[in-house]
Amino acid sequence: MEILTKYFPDLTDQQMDQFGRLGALYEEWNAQINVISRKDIEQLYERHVLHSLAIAKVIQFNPQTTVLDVGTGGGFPGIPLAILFPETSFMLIDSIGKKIKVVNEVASALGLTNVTAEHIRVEEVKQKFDFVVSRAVTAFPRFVSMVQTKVASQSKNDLPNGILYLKGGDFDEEIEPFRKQIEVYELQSFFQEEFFETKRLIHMSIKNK
Ligand SMILES: C[S@@+](CC[C@H](N)C(=O)[O-])C[C@H]1O[C@@H](n2cnc3c(N)ncnc32)[C@H](O)[C@@H]1O
Repeated sequence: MEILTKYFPDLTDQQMDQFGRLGALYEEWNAQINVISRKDIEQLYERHVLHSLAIAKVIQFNPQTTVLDVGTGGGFPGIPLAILFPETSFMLIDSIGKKIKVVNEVASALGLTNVTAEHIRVEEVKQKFDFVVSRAVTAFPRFVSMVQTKVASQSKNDLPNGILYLKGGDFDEEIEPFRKQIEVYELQSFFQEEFFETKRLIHMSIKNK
């Protein structure tokens, strides 16, 4: 937990309580339905929770903003963001039903009223959202083609509506065709831990009619 308060010192008591309970909840659910690797569960707060919250270092979602988390797995980045932004609505989806079961159990145990989770492929989603967030689902060009029609036109935030994609490794070639439409943030400029040295966040603005 100290790793969170180090970078997010203004958490409310409710947020402290909710973040504090995440560790035990994921241990409990991961023992039944494996959604996080053993190695990673030991470093849940750094590698999953703080990594998800990198998005909050580039945008503070305004109330009533709508966010779709595509391929959320066990709930990342959606669950930590929903705790941090209780007035923003999050829809978390995954094509694997057992992962959505874990997300629903965790969200309900935490009393998160701003989260809905659905077992659905993104290609089948009909609604539009201000932002589509995601981590580690597929190559960036494929991701863009999967989600670009899901972005709503009217912007309610300082950053234009679009995609916020968390990605690690070398993906310079993948993003080359999008250079003019994207901003790439190095997570090591927000967080000092070694884990973040190779991690980046891509914001791509999308203007749908
Ligand atoms: C590597 S996991 C990442 C999970 C989570 N975002 C995280 O970072 O911990 C990728 C997830 O994307 C889901 N996924 C892949 N293609 C999808 C699609 N078309 N629609 C919805 N979910 C999808 C998979 O089922 C899987 O749970």
